[in-house]
Amino acid sequence: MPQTDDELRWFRPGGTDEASDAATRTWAEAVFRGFHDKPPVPGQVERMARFYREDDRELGGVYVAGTPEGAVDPSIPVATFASMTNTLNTGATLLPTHEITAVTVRATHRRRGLLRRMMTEDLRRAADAGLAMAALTASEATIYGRFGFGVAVERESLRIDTRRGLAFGPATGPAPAGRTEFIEREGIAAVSRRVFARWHAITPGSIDRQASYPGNIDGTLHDGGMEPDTAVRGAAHWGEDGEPDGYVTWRFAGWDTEPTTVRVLDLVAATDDAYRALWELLGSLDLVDRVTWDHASVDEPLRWAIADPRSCAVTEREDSLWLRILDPVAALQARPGGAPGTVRLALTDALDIAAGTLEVVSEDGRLTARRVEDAPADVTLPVAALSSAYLGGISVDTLARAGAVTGDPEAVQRLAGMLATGRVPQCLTQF
Ligand SMILES: CC(=O)SCCNC(=O)CCNC(=O)[C@H](O)C(C)(C)COP(=O)(O)OP(=O)(O)OC[C@H]1O[C@@H](n2cnc3c(N)ncnc32)[C@H](O)[C@@H]1OP(=O)(O)O
Repeated sequence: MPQTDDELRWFRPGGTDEASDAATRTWAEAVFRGFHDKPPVPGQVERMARFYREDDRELGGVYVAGTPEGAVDPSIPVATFASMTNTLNTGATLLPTHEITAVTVRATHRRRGLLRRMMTEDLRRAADAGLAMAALTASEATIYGRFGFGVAVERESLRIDTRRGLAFGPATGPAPAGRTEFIEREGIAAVSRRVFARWHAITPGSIDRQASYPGNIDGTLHDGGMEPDTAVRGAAHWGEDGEPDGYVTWRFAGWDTEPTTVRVLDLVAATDDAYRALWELLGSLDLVDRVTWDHASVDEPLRWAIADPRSCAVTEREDSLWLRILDPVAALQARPGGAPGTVRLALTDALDIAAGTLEVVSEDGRLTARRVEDAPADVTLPVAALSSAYLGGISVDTLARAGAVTGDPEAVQRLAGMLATGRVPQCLTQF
């Protein structure tokens, strides 16, 4: 267990664009160590802190006293945590969501409850502030279930054989409207902000992007140093109205890689024409035999568009977005309803933030929920299971077959229908 003189402090990133304050600098130093990065170079912490101020992040650090002389400076925290608020597209609205990131615990202080202490305090504070949902993207899938998080969006890695180009099948109709052009690396950020905003507004499961994001996908923040990766290339698609509606950025893997490979860094298409046009471009890159992409939807339209679906192989399937319901009434009412029906849910929560019995009604495409006291429930599920089912990407029926949801089988089926949605959720944001 933590020593009694371990102190958990919450603060905002301070300083100016030119010079960060000591607390932000030592906190950043700890995060760089936690993720095995090189120490920050001059200017790097200031740039990071500028983005963090734009995100309005709150930082948390655990500080220990009484370290022996010669050990790491005690002003560098042994554990870190950060949070910010961005919107989640629920399929019905853009729901302000508490995002958790930058979780590290120094190896000498692991498994003493520091993560549990930071997480418990942070989730409680977010719930008290009125946020209905928390979210994260995880380094390991075994850490966060115990805190009530469930996988709500998955992603796939694709390996596409483009040796003979990428022929589109007869079912895909006329050539996509609009035009596709290469863009300069320096122009990617502006296009990506505009296109991502359009895509985010129409895509269930999408989380809005933090301020640094364009720099992650245009090579500016490559490897964390101050020098950009100028090998990053990009192209955009403009619709017939002259507005950009899609873009892709990529990096050539080098002539030593066989077969010759292009790795897609980011691909966002707000229209179906942009989507097909960008894949046509990727399939037509000369001297490239393979295209890979790690952030495809588990329901990617590409394999239904191309003449040879076997040329598009899934090489990995992994969790993408984890959700954690904080306020079940507000969260459920912020998402669409599926099939009509009424179910009483007993929601369990080891952290006692969201627990209780709820009556949920689906009617006319909307969900309403209210707390009911001392009423028998039809279905019992932990908050992690309801969080997994929240966006409609994972079915309550599947969770019941896995043993994560229990209750009257007919009510489980009804609830599965009430929470089913039309579109498989996708998240193109890592944070
Ligand atoms: C959202 C993000 O930022 S993702 C990035 C997460 N960070 C990293 O992966 C960096 C490297 N890892 C670390 O810094 C640490 O090992 C952490 C943050 C994962 C865990 O921190 P700790 O302080 O050791 O965790 P803590 O002692 O509070 O453990 C809490 C519980 O989680 C469990 N746990 C912690 N880490 C893991 C793990 N990697 N796998 C499985 N269980 C874990 C503990 O056993 C404990 O379980 P219990 O309460 O049921 O007994």
